[in-house]
Amino acid sequence: MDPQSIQTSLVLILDFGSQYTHLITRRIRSLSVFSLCISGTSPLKSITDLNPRVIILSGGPHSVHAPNAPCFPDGFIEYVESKGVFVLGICYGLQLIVERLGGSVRVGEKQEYGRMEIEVERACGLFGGSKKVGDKQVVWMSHGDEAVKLPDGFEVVARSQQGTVAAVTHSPEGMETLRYFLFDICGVTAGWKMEDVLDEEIKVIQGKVGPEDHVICALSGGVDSTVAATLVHKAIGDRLHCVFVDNGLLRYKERERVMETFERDLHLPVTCVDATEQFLSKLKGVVDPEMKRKIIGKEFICIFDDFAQHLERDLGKIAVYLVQGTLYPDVIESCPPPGSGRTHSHTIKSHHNVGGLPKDMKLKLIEPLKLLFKDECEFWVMLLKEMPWRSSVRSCNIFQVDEIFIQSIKDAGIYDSIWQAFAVFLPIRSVGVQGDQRTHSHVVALRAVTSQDGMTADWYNFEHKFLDDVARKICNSVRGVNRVVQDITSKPPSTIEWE
Ligand SMILES: Nc1ncnc2c1ncn2[C@@H]1O[C@H](COP(=O)(O)OP(=O)(O)OP(=O)(O)O)[C@@H](O)[C@H]1O
Repeated sequence: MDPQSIQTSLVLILDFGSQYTHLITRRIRSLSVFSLCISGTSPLKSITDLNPRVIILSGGPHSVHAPNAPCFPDGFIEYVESKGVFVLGICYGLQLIVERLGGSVRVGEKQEYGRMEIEVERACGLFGGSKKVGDKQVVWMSHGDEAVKLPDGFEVVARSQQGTVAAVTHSPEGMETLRYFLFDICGVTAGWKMEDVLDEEIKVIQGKVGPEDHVICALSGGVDSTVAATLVHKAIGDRLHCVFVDNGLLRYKERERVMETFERDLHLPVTCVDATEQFLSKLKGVVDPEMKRKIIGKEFICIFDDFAQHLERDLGKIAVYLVQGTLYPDVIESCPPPGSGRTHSHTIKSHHNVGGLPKDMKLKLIEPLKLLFKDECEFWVMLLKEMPWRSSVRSCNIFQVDEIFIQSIKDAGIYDSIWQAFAVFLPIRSVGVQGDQRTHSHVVALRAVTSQDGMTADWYNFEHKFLDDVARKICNSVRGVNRVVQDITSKPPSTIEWE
């Protein structure tokens, strides 16, 4: 993937720290247009060397008025003007343009998070002729500042409900907006393919792993680590050793099911390590979710280190690398990893496989999906013919409740319409009445979402009868539960998982 060869259509994203910056990069790639993302404060030369046709200034958690608010480099405006580079500003990016070109931005009276509507004020190319004045468009928002005065020469094309100027503030996750912008306004040409990335990745792995090196794969039974294992196996064959860890936090009968599926369909030897005691004893009494993630990350690595020692001691095989099914959202939401060069984004949660990794890890990481979003990974499932299964509803734990919930989803024939579903144990008790007796039992929450890539998600709107049946089944068959609630928040403002 050589940026120089596709320069004419390169779309460059300047990252100011938004959790969605890489989603935009991803969306553009899915339009068969090559896009790259670099830090918003990169020197001008890094931008001009790439000679982009389009530059998108991302959103970010800062306010343009904050001390040390990140900004594009000096000479940026002159460069884009002189070269005729098309520029789109999103949220912070838009506010930066407004502020730097003589308009004004202030803290909005109300903040806007999640699904909102904007109203078109001027039909323009961004709507591709599909919208007229007064029409509405659903957008995803996550911001607090608003542009109150535009610089000379700028016009408002749409406004959000709170009155925020939404020239291009509305999130361009909407494929249509991006498509119109890139193809109709900027005249970009398509021609880049995901298939090429898969072949390149196999070559990268072959070049990285020495001829005598062995590799351990952390295989969870989920789609991502299975794709990663399959890919690495294609690259290095039987020098790959897969390990599935029972950490005591799995779903009801998950260990048996996962091992059976691996054996039946994956055709790769998988070792199951029972580490229930090790994990549960370390997690006992820990409440803070960040702390839990770090403990889980550390314990996983201890187990893989032990397994590496076993390979060396008992089989004379030296394991140098650890494969994980890390996806880009895990990276984006974790602490910016060392060496990533990302400095502006805030930690949403430290995923155990990224921000939760111990600093003194001996095994080096191979993460073939690290720059991919969920739907890109699923696209690879179709390309990797030996992959046994397509995407499935994934989950957390709390065993029996979770089992009833997921089985009910399957029975209702809606399993494939849901992106992720699980039950959440809430650490509170509430009063109830069961069999004429007062109870003081636990509350469980049901979470089910639809999503394309995990970066934004909407809650799944079950039929009332379904919810009624599931709640009844759970309370009747799971001891200690007397209340069932459903999580009906989108992402943002919440996340998909609870911790
Ligand atoms: N029980 C496990 N045994 C071995 N490795 C695991 C296990 N759970 C997680 N991992 C490793 O950590 C990575 C991230 O874990 P996460 O909890 O996000 O997995 P998941 O979403 O359930 O599964 P996947 O990432 O495989 O789709 C996995 O891709 C895998 O490499």
